[in-house]
Amino acid sequence: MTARNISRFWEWGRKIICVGRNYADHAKELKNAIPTEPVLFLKPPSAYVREGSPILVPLYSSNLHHEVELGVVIGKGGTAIPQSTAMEHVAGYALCLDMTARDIQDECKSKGLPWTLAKAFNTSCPVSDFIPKERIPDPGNVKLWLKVNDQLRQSGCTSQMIFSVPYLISYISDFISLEEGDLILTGTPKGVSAVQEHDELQAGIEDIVMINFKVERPDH
Ligand SMILES: O=C([O-])CC(=O)C(=O)O
Ligand SMILES: [Mg+2]
Repeated sequence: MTARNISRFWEWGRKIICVGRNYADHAKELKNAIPTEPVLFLKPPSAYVREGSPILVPLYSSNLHHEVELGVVIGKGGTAIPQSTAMEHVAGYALCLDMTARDIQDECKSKGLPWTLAKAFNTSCPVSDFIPKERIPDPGNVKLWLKVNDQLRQSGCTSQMIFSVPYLISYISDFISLEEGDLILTGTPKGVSAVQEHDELQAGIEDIVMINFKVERPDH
């Protein structure tokens, strides 16, 4: 068997596990309670989109939001991973957007229904190139930013996370075994807002990585 190249993790078809409400300022802006345990949801691998392809607004949504997030790429799988060894399971990072059909999510929330159509549609997970672990020595202290048409909308630091990267790896792996190539989206800081067709999104982790995506309407 040939060795797989972790730098193309998005091609492996592994799961994407997302953490919600992990920044108090974002939980507050959407009038949600500060969680006492991580809030988890999933995106399928078909949510991935890479630079060069557009983010597609779902036809059923009129309020598509951006959420810039630090992604953690798993290098070594495991179940019930202790917090003390959690970082040994990390291969690296990626800058990710958790694209969210906010109007659909609001409807799901009010009806007590799952967020699948709000969060897991095609192109709902734009990702950057893989960032090797060594380039981010402390994932609990890096700055994330996002601009729409050159205007700064989100600017936050992972030091504001309620639950740290090692805590999340340990917590998630108690319920869902982690596999090599899985991606964890660690939540978004405040500043989420709507994007429209033809908007240009630019986001980065300090000067470590930058991504550019265009928003389009699908023609079907
Ligand atoms: O939709 C939400 O507000 C939850 C979420 O994904 C986040 O906080 O990153
Ligand atoms: Mg999110």
